[in-house]
Amino acid sequence: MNDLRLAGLKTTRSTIEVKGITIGGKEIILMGGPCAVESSIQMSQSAETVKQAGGKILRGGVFKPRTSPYSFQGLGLEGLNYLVKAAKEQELLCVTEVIDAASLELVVDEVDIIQIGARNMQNFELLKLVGKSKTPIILKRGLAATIEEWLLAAEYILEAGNPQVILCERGIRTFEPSTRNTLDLSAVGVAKELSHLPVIVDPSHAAGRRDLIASLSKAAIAAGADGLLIETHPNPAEAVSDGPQSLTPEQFIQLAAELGVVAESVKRVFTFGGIGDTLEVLRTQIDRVDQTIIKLLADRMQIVQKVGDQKRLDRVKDTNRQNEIIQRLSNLAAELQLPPDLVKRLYPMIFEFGVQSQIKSKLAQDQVLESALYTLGSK
Ligand SMILES: O=C(O)C(=O)C[C@]1(C(=O)O)C=C[C@@H](O)C=C1
Repeated sequence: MNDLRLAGLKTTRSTIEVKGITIGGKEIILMGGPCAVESSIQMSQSAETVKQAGGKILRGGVFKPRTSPYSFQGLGLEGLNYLVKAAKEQELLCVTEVIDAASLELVVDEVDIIQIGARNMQNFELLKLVGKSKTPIILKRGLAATIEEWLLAAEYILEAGNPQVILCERGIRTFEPSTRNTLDLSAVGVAKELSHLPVIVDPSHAAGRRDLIASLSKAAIAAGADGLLIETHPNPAEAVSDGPQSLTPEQFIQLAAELGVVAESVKRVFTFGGIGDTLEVLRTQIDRVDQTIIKLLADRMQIVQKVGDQKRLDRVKDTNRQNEIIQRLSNLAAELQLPPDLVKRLYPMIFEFGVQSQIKSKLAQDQVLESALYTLGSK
């Protein structure tokens, strides 16, 4: 792909910095909100949900390119005001889609990120126009666009002078009718192999049904996505568009509560819970940390068992090694503002269980050996 002069892979990956938020860094950025802005109260409630979940960016369409001319076309400027106001109330950033020069002019100074929708991915004049703005652009992959076409569309924006492009995989049209589109998760990896631009995933438009959103979101993070764009509505049953694929506020918050562990598993970070450090939110965070502690202790114990296999039964306990570990970890604890005494009291217990399990396993091995010898002797 010789023509990816600006979008092609560079030695370093690009990050997009918007008002203190980094897209494409270690942190997974959650964006959420309704498909279409419908009212002030709907947007305030959506913003509250996004914030409670730990989301950073509020979405909401005010100019809607709809498949049917008879479908709701968006509230325009009135909707834009609701979106901007709701985002401000919760200290979120906001993103909306533009469809032409007129809508771009209306939103460009109001929102933090501009979206180019799937249907406009190859609207080259529009790409050149947003390329002249200084606002970051989310560029959705076209319904039937190859990854190369998608990256070349990004190239148009970059070439016009705007370096801040975020690619968004949102499902492509296949022969499969069970979902609205087919989420192409391999596109995340391929796009990242070919380009330095951040890649986010919109599972809502891909699936078209809310029951798949949680698993697809987690899979997207595992596949390397830098962020998620997920639809949520205060009352999906009454949404004017995309109700079936919108999560309820509770589902959105629940999903966000589960994203941290997935992010951690691929060496990324997602922090659940923005405001309202309620007892419930804080306890969910503690539960997650505790789960990690126990899993790590189980990993440690397995290694200790292997070490035990290499030692003689009378050499299992190694006080020098224990003291060395305690000293090193006490220093680390002090650096991390944890009382070193915690290490000094906790670790002897951890060692004790390790030593016991090593002894147990050695005795069990001896017994197996003894009975094998006995059987041999009795033959
Ligand atoms: O390093 C070893 O020799 C181990 O068996 C591991 C370990 C530990 O838990 O870290 C366990 C028992 C020893 O007393 C010292 C350390």
